[in-house]
Amino acid sequence: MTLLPPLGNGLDAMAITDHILSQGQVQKIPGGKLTLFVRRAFLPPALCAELVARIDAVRRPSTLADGNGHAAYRTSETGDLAADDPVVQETEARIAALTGLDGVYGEPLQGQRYAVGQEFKGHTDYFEPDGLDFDRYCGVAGNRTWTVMVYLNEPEAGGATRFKAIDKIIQPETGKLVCWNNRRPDGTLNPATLHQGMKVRTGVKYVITKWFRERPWG
Ligand SMILES: O=C(O)CCC(=O)C(=O)O
Ligand SMILES: [Fe+2]
Repeated sequence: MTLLPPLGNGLDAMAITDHILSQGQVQKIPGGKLTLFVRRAFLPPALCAELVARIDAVRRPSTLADGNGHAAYRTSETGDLAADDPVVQETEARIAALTGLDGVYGEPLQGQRYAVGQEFKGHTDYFEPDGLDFDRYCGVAGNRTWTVMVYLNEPEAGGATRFKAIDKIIQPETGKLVCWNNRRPDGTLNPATLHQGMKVRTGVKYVITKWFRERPWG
């Protein structure tokens, strides 16, 4: 892994795309509608297990609306991971090194746990600019730019992530990273990033998610 300085907030999409592709072992998902990458075995299994334990320690039902009216859409449990935890810092450093996205623009690393029957219905990760509460969620740091997600385990059945617009289904695998630009190359919000976390059928599913913003988070 090459350690290069962070490149920014992701609005310069080509800089981030070039950086990710320069890291090797990354697959760019074909199709012009959105910029989506997969990197298998990104996190080692031991680090994934440490993160699972952290998620279990902080998780709570994610029943609150998140600004896009997602209340009933997300039935998993969720929780922010502690930024001063060395395991979290190691994970953040690896994400920065792979993507070139600067942690200054990142929301706190978040964990999700899905039990059998739980899901995250179709949604985009960016906030609708004309939506209720847009200012509350985006007033300080701006809207989301890139999403980085890592599966921490493999449920026995179900739990894939589906991108409907490009007819792509990504199966959970321990340590597999998925990341995408929530915008088109010109910076406008991209509805083709619509995706869902499909229902877990057997077992349990753990993921971490890191969202980046236009302006510094904290
Ligand atoms: O769990 C998944 O597969 C998708 C999660 C997701 O879309 C999100 O947390 O925004
Ligand atoms: Fe999402």
